[in-house]
Amino acid sequence: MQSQASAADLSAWASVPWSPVTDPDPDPDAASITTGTTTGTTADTPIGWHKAGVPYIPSGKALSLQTLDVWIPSSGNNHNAPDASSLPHLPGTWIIYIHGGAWRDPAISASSFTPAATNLLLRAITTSTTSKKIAGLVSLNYRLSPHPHHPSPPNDDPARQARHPDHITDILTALAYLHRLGIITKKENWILAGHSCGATLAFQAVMSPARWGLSPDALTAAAAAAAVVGFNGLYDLAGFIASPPRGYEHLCEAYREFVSGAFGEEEEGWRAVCPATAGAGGAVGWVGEWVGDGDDDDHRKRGQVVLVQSREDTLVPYQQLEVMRAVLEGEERVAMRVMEAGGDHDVIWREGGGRMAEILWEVVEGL
Ligand SMILES: N[C@@H](CC(=O)c1ccccc1NC=O)C(=O)O
Repeated sequence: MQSQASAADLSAWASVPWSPVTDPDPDPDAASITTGTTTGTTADTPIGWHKAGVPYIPSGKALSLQTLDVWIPSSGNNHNAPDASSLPHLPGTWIIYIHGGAWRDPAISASSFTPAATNLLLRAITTSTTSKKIAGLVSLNYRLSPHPHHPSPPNDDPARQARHPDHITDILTALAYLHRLGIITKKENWILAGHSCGATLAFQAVMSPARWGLSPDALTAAAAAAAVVGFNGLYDLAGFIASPPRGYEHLCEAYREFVSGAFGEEEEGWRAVCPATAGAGGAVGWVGEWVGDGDDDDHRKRGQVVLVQSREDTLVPYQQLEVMRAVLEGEERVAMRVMEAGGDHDVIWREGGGRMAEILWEVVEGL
């Protein structure tokens, strides 16, 4: 399946060893893990394996942020790390995650998925074999735009000079790399999730790359995730900046600053890139780019969208979800669900990642 991977792809993969992941909150009574029937984990038994910072542009050409993190559940009672060159082989669904941070925050990275990933690994190894399986998890770094208030690490880092479409280019480049490695193989075996601007990027990643002037075969078969899950996502930036909802007016200038930093000053450009406004005249042209235009009512041919937004989010108003929901409602090729979450903007990934993991688990089970 990884026949398309080049020697350089495989050597980039093997350049990072697998390190053990253990349960941060082990069960004191548990003796050992037997996959499929486990009731608890011990402190020293790996629940999975993690590669941190795999360069997804091989041959030493990746910038510091052109890397990804991978986690795989441990199989059986094996305490030995897989060889660095060994590729994931478990069947099941891959969850690919895109972090937020307004396209520019150097303090938020792929590793922000660690709490949710750890929670998902635990679920994967302690749940009965009859349920749908998680094959593994990936969290993507991508180049950022400069941040005027975060000079450290240095703003002159070449990985922090990105301008649209660089962020999307990196996401698509990473997905193509995972495709060549045989990790994401077909629509049914992966879902794409993102938080905040990562949710914007997740939807942009299923649209035609031609929208951003990128070559359409940059992605090919990897283009179609079975589901896109947006957590506290940004879907209509122009709408927010033109008329922020009550209670969020004070954020207008901050939004204008990071939106201009990522996409330039033109409001028209902001509309063209946002998933709630990227269709002409309200029609969502990109749904066809994602799932195809056939009027086939086969459920599996529809794209699944899950929108999650906390009403207690002080940075992103619930209205962003409502605008996106209104645009996708009545779109027959999309099966949409809205799910609840609480807490402020970053709580969903920061505090244990429990709710994020629960939602992603449920989405995978429902595929
Ligand atoms: N910490 C961010 C702010 C941020 O992430 C943000 C602010 C308002 C609305 C959405 C945000 N993040 C989305 O990815 C920054 O440094 O700009």
